[in-house]
Amino acid sequence: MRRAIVVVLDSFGIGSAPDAEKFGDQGADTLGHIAAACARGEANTAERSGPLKLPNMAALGLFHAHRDATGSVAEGVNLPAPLEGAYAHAREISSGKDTPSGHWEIAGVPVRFDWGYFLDKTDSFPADLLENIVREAELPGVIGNCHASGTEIIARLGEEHLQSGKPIVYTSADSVFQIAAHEEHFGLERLYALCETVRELLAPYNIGRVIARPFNGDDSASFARTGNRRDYSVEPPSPTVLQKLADAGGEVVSIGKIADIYAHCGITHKVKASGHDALMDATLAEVARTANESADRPTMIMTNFVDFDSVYGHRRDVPGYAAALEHFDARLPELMAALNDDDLLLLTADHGCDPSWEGTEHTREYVPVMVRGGGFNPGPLGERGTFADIGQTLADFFGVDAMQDGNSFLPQAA
Ligand SMILES: O=P(O)(O)O[C@H]1O[C@H](CO)[C@@H](O)[C@H]1O
Ligand SMILES: [Mn+2]
Ligand SMILES: [Mn+2]
Repeated sequence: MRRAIVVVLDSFGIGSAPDAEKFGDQGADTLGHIAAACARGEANTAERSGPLKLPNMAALGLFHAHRDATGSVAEGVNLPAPLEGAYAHAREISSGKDTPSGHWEIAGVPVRFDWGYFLDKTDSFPADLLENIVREAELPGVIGNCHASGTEIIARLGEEHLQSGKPIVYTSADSVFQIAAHEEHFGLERLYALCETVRELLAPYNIGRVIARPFNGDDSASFARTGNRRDYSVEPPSPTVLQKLADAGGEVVSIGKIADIYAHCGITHKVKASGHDALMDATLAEVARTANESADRPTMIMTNFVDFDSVYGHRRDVPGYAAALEHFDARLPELMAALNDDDLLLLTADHGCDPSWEGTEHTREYVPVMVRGGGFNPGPLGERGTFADIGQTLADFFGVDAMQDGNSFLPQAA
């Protein structure tokens, strides 16, 4: 059985992309700026201190890939030798720097069309759209209607939401319509139903995602988002490598928000988990389960580690991001130990979100590609011109029809 484990470290960029200027992101470097802050003693907390310690990803070529993407070795880092993984830096050709674009391109389907965006910072949504939502969902109204950071807006408007019963609607530089509502007062199922209604009403606007952002707590000091976030994505424009593998009878396992991001297309088994430890535990459990139950089926397990992005990147929390990386890295040996030599382990990211950058948005960056097992020898795989090289490599590995985009970097003899 051929088996690939694809791990997406959400927002783990390794240096600004050649087209970063277009996004106002020239100079952004998620990994480099975290490493620099750590090396300078600016990311010391009760949880962590000193230079950034990622020995396991370093051995897979993380810092080599970062050096190749930026032209210099990250501050406070010694490049390890010998390496245990094959590595590359990959650039994105999709028009946006959002999560679905990044993931779909990883799966071999770049997004060449332009998403719709709500560009106005205030009064962001068209009045007739909001009127239709209020009428269809029988709401007392909506509040927010602006660009916002999701934690800031529940602190600012959460109490008004509780008093009025009006959900909070907001957007960002991404193609999103986000809805925050209190899990108990408004109701979680009611929030999900509202998101489905909005998804339908957004059909003319070409918006990538509606996102349910449930929170709990009693007042603005205690409001906190829960793990019950749900994304309602449109479907990828053509079959991804996940769909090709599922159509060929393979097992495609989604862990975390993967299924939501691919609009549930090409997924044969879904596991929900919230928080990085739970996501790693679920990944280990699926590695064990598929070794037994799916031993005769080609299998792909794909996990998204979202907290890098939503808890640390967007919140511009450098020490928090550093600690989360170190924690992930410390658990990586558990995953590697659970795999056979034939299993292909691939680590990558979907975009950047430099926690030292201005604003709260994603950053247009190269992402790392780190590969171990599956016939790969340690060493460089060179610059990859599109994330779709990953999808093409997976298609090659599984022997399904080639993708339209991307060049496989699977070793010839593998
Ligand atoms: O500020 P929060 O609610 O975390 O929102 C962020 O998460 C969204 C989806 O990734 C992005 O569009 C960004 O705005
Ligand atoms: Mn993302
Ligand atoms: Mn994000």
